[in-house]
Amino acid sequence: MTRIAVVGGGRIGEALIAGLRESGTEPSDIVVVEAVQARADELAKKYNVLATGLDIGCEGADVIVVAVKPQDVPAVVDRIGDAISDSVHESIVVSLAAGVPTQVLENKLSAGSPVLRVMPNTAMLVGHGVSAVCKGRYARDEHLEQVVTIMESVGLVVVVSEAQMDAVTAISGSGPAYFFLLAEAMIDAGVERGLPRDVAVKLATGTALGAGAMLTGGGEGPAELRYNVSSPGGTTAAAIRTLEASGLRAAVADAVEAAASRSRSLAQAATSDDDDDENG
Ligand SMILES: NC(=O)C1=CN([C@@H]2O[C@H](COP(=O)(O)OP(=O)(O)OC[C@H]3O[C@@H](n4cnc5c(N)ncnc54)[C@H](OP(=O)(O)O)[C@@H]3O)[C@@H](O)[C@H]2O)C=CC1
Ligand SMILES: O=C(O)[C@@H]1CCC=N1
Repeated sequence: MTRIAVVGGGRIGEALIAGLRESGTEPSDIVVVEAVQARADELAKKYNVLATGLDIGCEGADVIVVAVKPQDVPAVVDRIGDAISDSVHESIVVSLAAGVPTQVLENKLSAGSPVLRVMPNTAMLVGHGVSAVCKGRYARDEHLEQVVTIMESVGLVVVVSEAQMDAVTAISGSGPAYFFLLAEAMIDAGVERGLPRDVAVKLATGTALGAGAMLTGGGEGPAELRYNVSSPGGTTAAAIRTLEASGLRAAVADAVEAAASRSRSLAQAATSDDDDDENG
């Protein structure tokens, strides 16, 4: 039994709680700490978990998950540090925040505190999350294993180095939104061609589900799967040629670079907040 405190009950905090509950984690093993009282009450009711203040929430927690906006991380971890500094119980602090280096958290906690970063995605909500995990300076293998086990209960997990986290964020952290945008565009295009919207929604989303299952089925890779859809001289080849001519690949590469670059700048913002705190 691992007691988990989720600090920040926003979109990703909720996705984690939902995924954990769905995978069988007992409600008594989850505590949510959320600044907005109405939201805290909503999560407590929806997932049958306890919503508390930060001090009580962190007390005795095995894993404290920081799920607040990157710019809020230094201040929140400062408070977590105060809350757990006198405890004999070791808590692992896990940050889900984009960009923020583990060192920013380590600097706010007692010397040698185990810190890890996880970059999850919202598909945890349906048990199909993808999470990348990396260790901070003081986290040991047993801490990594504990966090990997938690995240595996809500989806797929890869272990990466911290230097790879910006790229990970740009691919799988933000990635669901890219597929959602494509689905939206397909639905609108279907409606433009005269399909009723509900029919276009079923066609596009069902196709996404099938394509996802084929991609993750362990058989052929994406290019091979695409060749199999493309009959000689047929409709798919005509569509793919248009997508390529419109610069789809370059647009995806640029989008991923933009996301990774934003992640790097969030790191700078959090690090300068950290410096300000230390100097001020
Ligand atoms: N959304 C996503 O798909 C993903 C998000 N992340 C990361 O997760 C983090 C949260 O993102 P997201 O869920 O989208 O953001 P949200 O703004 O939806 O959630 C953050 C929540 O934390 C609350 N909060 C702020 N300060 C405190 C505090 N001191 N104590 C308790 N709660 C607090 C916020 O309240 P208020 O609004 O009043 O500030 C808000 O409800 C970010 O760092 C992001 O980079 C990582 C992977 C994917
Ligand atoms: O958009 C964001 O900044 C967060 C991080 C990855 C997904 N959502």
